[in-house]
Amino acid sequence: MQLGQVTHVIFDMDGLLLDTEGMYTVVQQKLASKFGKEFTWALKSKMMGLKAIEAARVLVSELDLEGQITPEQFLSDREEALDEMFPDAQLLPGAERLLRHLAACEVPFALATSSHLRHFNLKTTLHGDLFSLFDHRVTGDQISNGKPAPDIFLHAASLWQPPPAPSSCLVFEDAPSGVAAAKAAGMRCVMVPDSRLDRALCDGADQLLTSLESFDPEQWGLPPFPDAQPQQRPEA
Ligand SMILES: O=P(O)(O)OC[C@@H](O)CO
Ligand SMILES: [Mg+2]
Repeated sequence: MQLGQVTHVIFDMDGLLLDTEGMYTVVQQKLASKFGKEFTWALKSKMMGLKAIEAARVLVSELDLEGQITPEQFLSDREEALDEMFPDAQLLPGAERLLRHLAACEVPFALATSSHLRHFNLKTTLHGDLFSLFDHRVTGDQISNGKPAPDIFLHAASLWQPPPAPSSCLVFEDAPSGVAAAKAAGMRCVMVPDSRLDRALCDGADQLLTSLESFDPEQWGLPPFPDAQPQQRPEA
């Protein structure tokens, strides 16, 4: 089934290409429990994809921690543990195959992550070669309004010459805030959420996949994987 015709692709990073969301969860669970609070998936869903300070504000407010810790202190308290974990970040299934395929077919693709540059560098420690394939990499510190604002995706698209129309861009995202940002930018969006994310938060995207491994580029007018079976014609 044809879903669209795109020419440019923009990837989110955390939870989409790299298995780093679990690292945030472990560290935040620990910090929340110090205050006798529980770090739930409902709270995580509201924080995922946001710039660090925005996510910290959500946590402090949702856990009623005002007066006990500031968002800035929360970020500083979690930093050492994250810095230790990020350099071990692994790729999620299907990420490398898709990125290398797009590169081989000369499909333009860029990165748009809410992570700031220092975290981006730590998280990609083991994957420098793969992440050098992107035409450009936009990190959260380069834009003022984070997801769910459309700015990061619009900025990523504006760096191509000539810039593609938003409707020709396909965004891959794992977070509800990221899907909202892509749609606000007027782009098409494939969501690949964690299986624990509430399905009610997954209905904004144009396509919902359980893994990048099940992405079929042909459905979006992109070159097929070399080992793809020819698309079946509907029976007459
Ligand atoms: O935009 P991404 O790459 O998901 O980064 C968000 C992450 O820093 C926290 O969820
Ligand atoms: Mg993400």
